[in-house]
Amino acid sequence: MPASLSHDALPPLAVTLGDPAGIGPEIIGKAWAVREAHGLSPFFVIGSSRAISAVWNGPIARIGSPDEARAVYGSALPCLEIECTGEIVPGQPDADGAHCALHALEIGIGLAKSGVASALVTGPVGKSQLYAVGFTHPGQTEFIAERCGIARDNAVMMLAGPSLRVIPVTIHIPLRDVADALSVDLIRVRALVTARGLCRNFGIEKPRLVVAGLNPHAGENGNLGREEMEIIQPAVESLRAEGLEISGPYPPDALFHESMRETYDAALCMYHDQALIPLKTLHFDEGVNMTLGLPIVRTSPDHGTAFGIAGQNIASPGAMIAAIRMAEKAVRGRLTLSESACG
Ligand SMILES: NC(=O)C1=CN([C@@H]2O[C@H](COP(=O)(O)OP(=O)(O)OC[C@H]3O[C@@H](n4cnc5c(N)ncnc54)[C@H](O)[C@@H]3O)[C@@H](O)[C@H]2O)C=CC1
Ligand SMILES: NCC(=O)COP(=O)(O)O
Repeated sequence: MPASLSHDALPPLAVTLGDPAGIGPEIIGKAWAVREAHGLSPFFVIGSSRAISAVWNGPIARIGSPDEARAVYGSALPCLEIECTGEIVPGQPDADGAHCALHALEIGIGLAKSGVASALVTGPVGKSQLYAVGFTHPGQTEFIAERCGIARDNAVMMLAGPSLRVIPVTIHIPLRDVADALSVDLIRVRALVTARGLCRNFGIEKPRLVVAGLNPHAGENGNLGREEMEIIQPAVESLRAEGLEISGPYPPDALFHESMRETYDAALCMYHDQALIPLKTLHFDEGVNMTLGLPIVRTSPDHGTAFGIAGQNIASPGAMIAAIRMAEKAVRGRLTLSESACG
């Protein structure tokens, strides 16, 4: 946490616009419009004001630096301008927009690292648009980790909603590569970072973790796959021996029903959709993606760019509002902890 942050004068949160042709501009404008009803801490957007005014008719105030945000926040959406050169057409992403999204992300990371912004909330980006302009990271998570000097495996993606938190142990890789990517070490590091992250960001001192199996029925004693016996179980046992409150592997199909969810604080899942399907089914409009293991607080709405509805004024700001709220809460929570509180 940058030493400059204190409870008294929390700097504004930085919110990146994401792809200017996606729904980012609309949901950020809509989030600002309901800031009072939702008690949102001051934030500013980093991106093209042209993209926002194309889809949202509220007031925008261009600011020269984040410290101007608080003064205008009550009357207009503060915007740290990123000039996008090309035409911006909602629903029609292009290379210029991808460059703008990346530029905003880079600036947002820098501001959060320096403490000029109290946290980073990222708007949705189109991954294929980023890949097409030479982005070599799987997603924003790994890019932010690199910029913060954190090894990729130590930056843990967590998706969180009111009744469920999930961690995809493997993230953006093809399904056919998942089994080969799993290892005792990877599960161990994801679990350890998760436990510390739940303590630092949510104040859960002794988090209860569960681990899903990979195969149907968690492998059925090795008859339906051996990853549980050879990788997941040894990882869980070694973590338990070190004092972590963790159990599994559990059959994935029975891990997410209501009474089971009440028994844990987070579920480690073996691949992206094993984690994100239950989360988005339960909490699509309030789901937040938080990166654990970073020196900064970073959140994002759980959904993507939704190019198909961009510019139609029908996108819900719910997950963006939840992402802003969760970021602020985590910043305030971290400020109350001593450096050694979470191990
Ligand atoms: N945090 C991020 O930057 C994320 C980016 N993506 C990217 O977004 C792009 C599109 O991905 P999809 O799989 O289509 O997922 P998506 O989340 O953009 O859209 C899935 C469905 O949900 C709807 N939807 C999404 N957000 C909504 C909102 N706020 N209000 C109302 N409806 C909403 C869309 O219209 C669509 O029907 C991809 O390039 C993907 O890489 C996807 C997930 C997260
Ligand atoms: N499905 C979650 C997602 O795509 C978020 O990725 P990231 O860009 O935040 O790493």
